[in-house]
Amino acid sequence: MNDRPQTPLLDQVIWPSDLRTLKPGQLRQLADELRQEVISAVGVTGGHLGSGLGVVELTTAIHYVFDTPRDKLVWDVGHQCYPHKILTGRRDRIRTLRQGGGLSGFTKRAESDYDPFGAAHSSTSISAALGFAIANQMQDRPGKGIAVIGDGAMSAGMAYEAMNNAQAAGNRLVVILNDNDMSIAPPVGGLSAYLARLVTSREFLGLRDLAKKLARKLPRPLHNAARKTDEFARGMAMGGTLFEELGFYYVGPVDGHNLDQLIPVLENVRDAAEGPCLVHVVTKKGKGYAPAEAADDKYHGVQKFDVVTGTQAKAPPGPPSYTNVFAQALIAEAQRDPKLCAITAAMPSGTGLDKFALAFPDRIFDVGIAEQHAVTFAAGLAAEGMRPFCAIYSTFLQRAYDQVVHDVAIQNLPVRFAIDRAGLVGADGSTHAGSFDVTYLATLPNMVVMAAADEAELVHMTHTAAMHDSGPIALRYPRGNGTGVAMPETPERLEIGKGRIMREGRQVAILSLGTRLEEALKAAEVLEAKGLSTTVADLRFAKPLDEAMIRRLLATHEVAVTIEEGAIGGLGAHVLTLASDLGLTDAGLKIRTLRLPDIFQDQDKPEKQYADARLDADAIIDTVLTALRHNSAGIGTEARA
Ligand SMILES: Cc1ncc(C[n+]2csc(CCOP(=O)(O)OP(=O)(O)O)c2C)c(N)n1
Ligand SMILES: CC(=O)[C@@H](O)[C@H](O)COP(=O)(O)O
Ligand SMILES: [Mg+2]
Repeated sequence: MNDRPQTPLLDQVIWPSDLRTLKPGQLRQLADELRQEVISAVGVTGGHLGSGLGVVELTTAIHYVFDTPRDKLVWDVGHQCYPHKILTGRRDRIRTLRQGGGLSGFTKRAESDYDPFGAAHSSTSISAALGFAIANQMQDRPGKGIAVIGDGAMSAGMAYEAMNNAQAAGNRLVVILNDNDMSIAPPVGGLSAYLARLVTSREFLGLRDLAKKLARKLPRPLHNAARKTDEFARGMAMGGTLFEELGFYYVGPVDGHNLDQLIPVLENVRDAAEGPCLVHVVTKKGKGYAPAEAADDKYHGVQKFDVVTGTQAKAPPGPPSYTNVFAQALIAEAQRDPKLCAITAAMPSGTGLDKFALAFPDRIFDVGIAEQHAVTFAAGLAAEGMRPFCAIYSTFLQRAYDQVVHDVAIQNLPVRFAIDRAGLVGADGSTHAGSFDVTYLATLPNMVVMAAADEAELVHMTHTAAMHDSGPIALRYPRGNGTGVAMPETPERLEIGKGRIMREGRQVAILSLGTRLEEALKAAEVLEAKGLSTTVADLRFAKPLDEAMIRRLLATHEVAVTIEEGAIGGLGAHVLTLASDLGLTDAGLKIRTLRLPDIFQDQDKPEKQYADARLDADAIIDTVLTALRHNSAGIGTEARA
């Protein structure tokens, strides 16, 4: 059991207004206590730790200097917001982070006025802060927009789209670039190298430099060619050019753990007459907690842990995770096929591609947080005869939808989409739930969409995708561990659009897609015990559907229930459409579709989330019995009684 830290000063700070009554000399102690409180809380809950530890001083300084919540503070991704939550009236609930009914692990508008904008997907903060700034300007109200964005998030195009458009905000927009030289993995690419050069090419901005810099009074008009040339030359030597060329006044680099520097820098930026400003703050991910600082991933995301040793709770032994099964299957495919390559958008460990990278360092591409680019890059590779696997979480692929449609599907290019975290994901909540991929992919011409029911199926589907050269294909699988089925010695190439019958009955047909199959089989046992002869089919493909099998099952069973880990518009909608196209619904066929409810479900344990969503065996049984009770034959009524 972790002891709670002694925090006498932090105990006096419930809101930022309390913080602002402190003397600058007290802020160091406050930050130290805040850091201990974050460590203690995450020790109990698990969650995102390293990023929050790195912004303890920055969080303290921002709330001390700016007039939050009137000034709108937007944290990019929001995974670093635990210190912010503690300082903004939520300390009493901080040990409920990411638990069912507790605080979200990200910023959330419904939770607090101090969270003006919800986040969890990266690189949205500058656009949102700009929106706040301009809205206040247009309504003649006070209030700045402050975006805090990490160096990893800076790799995404959205950040530049926003900066490109930021001039209109004047001094109402402040961008704080929190540069810890880390994404989840070490950052990649030219931009990251550029930031590193900025940091190493000069000393941290001291107070004298700051005074000099601000005395020059903020950005020159971009049309002043002579100044631009001069600025460019200066920028090459001293840094700042890229941001200044985009119209920002670059201030930095600043030591993000030194409150004596942070506070005056932010005060000056706050009071600057012109803008927008970009403050380049250098921090350490995991700062102040030795086990985090020493870890390769800087404790980006952790299980519950022992605060003294930093040792994280281990998952009980069990079947391998779907992610690992996919990674091993892909490595096996790549051994066979030299044209196979893999792409990740800043998630090498989350997608298992870190293992692929060890085996095939020349055939893996980490493109940074850039899902749109990842998809179109894969399309280019495929067009030139390579066999790319684009491994992206379901929720993050949403960002690249037009690339999937326009660059891949319309051109019928054989890009393989390995869609991890499909279905509900637990503690990350609604922002990370993989609810929509079947809906948004199975609607596209040319696209093949598979969902693995267990880890052996995932091996077959990886092989099937690798062999599928005639167009785009997606395979989806959930977060977490497999079911423990026997693993195949050699993968099988599945026939596209063919499902499998798991058990054959006569009255009830359960048509399952994905890992709800286990619940479908449990439900079938119970129904069978109630005298209802039950078929269970694993459809394997949401597109193309196994029309022959579905037609047969619908025509020969009294009630059919579809079940899937996805939102409306997925398997159920496609089966219903098929049934109506075939005229089967005219004859009074009973079809019920079990799918995710039309709400954004908050974080909880995945089993609880699925039970709440009515996607478990009990819900299947209930659905079948209710459908049969309405049957004029009254079979269900008897069965229930
Ligand atoms: C669109 C999108 N892609 C991927 C992710 C997963 N992700 C969350 S945090 C993170 C790293 C962010 O790095 P950085 O912005 O530097 O913040 P740090 O963790 O270093 O504080 C990634 C890749 C995400 N949240 N959103
Ligand atoms: C903040 C973020 O987007 C990631 O850190 C995410 O929380 C990782 O999720 P997994 O734990 O499922 O990899
Ligand atoms: Mg970073």
